[in-house]
Amino acid sequence: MSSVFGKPRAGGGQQSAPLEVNLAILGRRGAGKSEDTYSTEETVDQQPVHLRVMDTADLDTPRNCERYLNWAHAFLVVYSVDSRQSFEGSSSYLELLALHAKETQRNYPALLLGNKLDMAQYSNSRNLDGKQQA
Ligand SMILES: Nc1nc2c(ncn2[C@@H]2O[C@H](COP(=O)(O)OP(=O)(O)OP(=O)(O)O)[C@@H](O)[C@H]2O)c(=O)[nH]1
Repeated sequence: MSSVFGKPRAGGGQQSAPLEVNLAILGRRGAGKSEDTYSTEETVDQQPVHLRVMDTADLDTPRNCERYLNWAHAFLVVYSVDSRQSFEGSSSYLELLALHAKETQRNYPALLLGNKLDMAQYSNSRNLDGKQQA
């Protein structure tokens, strides 16, 4: 038995069928989580991987989390670099993932990603709705 992202998969040695990897994208609304591709075939370390992506639709805080916590093998927490509100909102997702790891006794890969790099010059100055902060 070998494993990918901490969850066991059947078989070992040469793999012909792709690994199945589920990735949940978390973060406050407006961070830029949505992507056009939700399922893709990739090759990682000469191993075919079938990657499924779930774009979660929480508003400002984690909600109804069980559906993605139980589904995902890995997590991407996204914030928008031009919004302090968005960055600070990431902490509730990171805390949720830390709690999940503690409860399940597993360490799932989790990455904090700053999006909208093209907006970095406006850092700290906007709310997620695009309005200037006081
Ligand atoms: N400038 C800039 N805008 C971006 C970028 N990525 C996404 N956006 C814009 O940010 C806005 C929000 O993007 P979404 O992908 O809808 O954000 P979301 O986090 O999925 O938000 P919800 O769907 O409300 O959960 C949209 O207008 C996007 O076009 C980026 O890299 N740069």
